[in-house]
Amino acid sequence: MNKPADHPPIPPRRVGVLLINLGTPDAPDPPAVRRYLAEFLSDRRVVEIPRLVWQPILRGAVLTTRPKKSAHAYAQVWREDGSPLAAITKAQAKALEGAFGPDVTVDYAMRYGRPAIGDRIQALKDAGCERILLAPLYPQYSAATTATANDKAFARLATMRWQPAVRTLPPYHDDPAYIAALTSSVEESLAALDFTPDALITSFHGMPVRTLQLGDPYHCHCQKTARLLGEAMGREVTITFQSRFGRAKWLEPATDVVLAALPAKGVRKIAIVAPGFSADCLETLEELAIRGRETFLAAGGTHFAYLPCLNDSRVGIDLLRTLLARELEGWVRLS
Ligand SMILES: C=CC1=C(C)c2cc3[nH]c(cc4nc(cc5[nH]c(cc1n2)c(C)c5CCC(=O)O)C(CCC(=O)O)=C4C)c(C)c3C=C
Ligand SMILES: [Fe+2]
Ligand SMILES: [Fe+2]
Repeated sequence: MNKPADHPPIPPRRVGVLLINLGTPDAPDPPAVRRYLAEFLSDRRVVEIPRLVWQPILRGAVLTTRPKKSAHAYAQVWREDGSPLAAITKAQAKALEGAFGPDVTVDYAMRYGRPAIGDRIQALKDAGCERILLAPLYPQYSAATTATANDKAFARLATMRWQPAVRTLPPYHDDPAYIAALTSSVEESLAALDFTPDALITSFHGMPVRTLQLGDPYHCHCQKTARLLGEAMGREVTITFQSRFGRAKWLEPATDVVLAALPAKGVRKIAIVAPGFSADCLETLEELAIRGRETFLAAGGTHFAYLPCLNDSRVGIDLLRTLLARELEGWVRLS
């Protein structure tokens, strides 16, 4: 019998890592935003209202008014290289290329809009990837983000006779590596300010309260992230939820309501960070850094700082490398 050492080495199997984020319009104009919103808001994981009731509202009131308003907001944060969310996600994938050795390709896709998840899974398969790690970049799990990204990927896999093997990145809301990355990023941003904030606000994207009642862990995940960040920093952090959409009751306290109320309580200097977003986007750069600032200053606040997301910063990329390397165990040999 041959000793194991006599066997030829197992040929490396090509592995793909697909970073996935929410998606964004192709341009900051009303037609592009309308196409994007039509796809996004038709997702039944996002708007959980019966199709027959919701579609007429979406096609009527929502898609006739919101694209213009949202396009105006997008125009304020659009960069030379496109939408911040797309540009930063692309930069994250680029920064991770080669991080797991020569047999691992890192790519990115968007749940809505482009590059489409199905197209990039096909491209990875065509490039010879027999194993794919799907990585929805949401620290806190919700059906409206993590699950729908995975659904979309599995829908494409469902069309394949010869599927690649697939793993998915779990939520990492309480992962010590994530909390440490957030802590160091926030502390570094605070150290660069020319004032000392009276309060540190952590603003998470909101969700309808009903999703919490139905068992979505999102709210609990956000609470835990904020608590762990506060403990790691040894200071109080105030948790708020932003971006309310529609008529249903959303998670509270609402970020805009808190920002408007703080100065009357003597809190005139604040820093705000959005730990639930792995990349800066419309919701952080326009809603928090522009409109949030206006709300706070108009209410009597004197100092406002928006602290950036982890993005493709050194700390942000180190975090992604740590989280992804763990999931690649057994697929690639990482020393
Ligand atoms: C980070 C987690 C997110 C959760 C949870 C989430 C839930 C959620 N969002 C909407 C409606 C909208 N969200 C919009 C933009 C948007 N949302 C997220 C992330 C989460 N959403 C991101 C990263 C972005 C930014 C996209 C970008 O291009 O930069 C928008 C579009 C913008 C607008 O018109 O205001 C809508 C609409 C719902 C209904 C929902 C939960 C059910
Ligand atoms: Fe959203
Ligand atoms: Fe918003």
